[in-house]
Amino acid sequence: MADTFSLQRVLETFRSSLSENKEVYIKYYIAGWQELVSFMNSLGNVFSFISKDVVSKIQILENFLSGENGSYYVTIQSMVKYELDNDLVDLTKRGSHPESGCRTLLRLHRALLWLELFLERLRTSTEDGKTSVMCSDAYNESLAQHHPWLIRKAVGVAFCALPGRDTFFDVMNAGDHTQVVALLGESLPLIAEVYQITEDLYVKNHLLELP
Ligand SMILES: CCCCCCCC/C=C\CCCCCCCC(=O)N[C@@H](COP(=O)(O)O)[C@H](O)/C=C/CCCCCCCCCCCCC
Repeated sequence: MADTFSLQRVLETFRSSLSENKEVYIKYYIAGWQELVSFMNSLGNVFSFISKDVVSKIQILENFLSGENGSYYVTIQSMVKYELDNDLVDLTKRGSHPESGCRTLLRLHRALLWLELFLERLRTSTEDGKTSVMCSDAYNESLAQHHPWLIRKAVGVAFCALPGRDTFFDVMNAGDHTQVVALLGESLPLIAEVYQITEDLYVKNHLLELP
């Protein structure tokens, strides 16, 4: 992972995550998240409790991918099949598989919806748009329903520390604001497609409420 965040690289990793037959490569999916974590880290320590959680989930998936059963973790589709066929998922309450690939990826999948909603707001925002409002509206429509009160409060405090829209656009390293908006327009359908493919797979296998 390079030091400086670039929106272009996020776009490329999510593009690479889609196979020809529309499976999702875990390697690139988590690479996309790594890029996003580097962006969040550049915003300051107030976000470190969030980035630590994402990093630990990335690590769990990386460990599966590089482990002895790594070939089953190449795509989200193969992971779901392998873990379900081998009873490796706690389906109703946490038990002997508290950190399965399926439940770990589900947490990132829910966060991907937040990202999609937030970036769409950012893309269509006007100069006076407030990133804290965009972020928290997107959060309330997605992740918030899966988080307890304490986390929601801590997240609310972190949102207040978000930089303004101009700084956000600059940190994306994608040229002037018109170019950033254009690149967001290119990235969003890809992120939405990865999200929808995963969502359909999880619906089909009744995995959306994994503990
Ligand atoms: C294109 C660039 C512009 C946008 C860049 C955004 C960069 C964002 C990077 C990461 C986003 C956060 C992803 C959060 C994943 C949360 C996963 C989760 O729900 N974890 C909870 C449940 O896990 P388990 O306990 O069941 O294992 C966990 O309890 C949560 C802990 C921390 C709170 C997570 C809050 C997420 C808020 C999302 C907004 C982030 C704002 C970042 C602003 C740039």
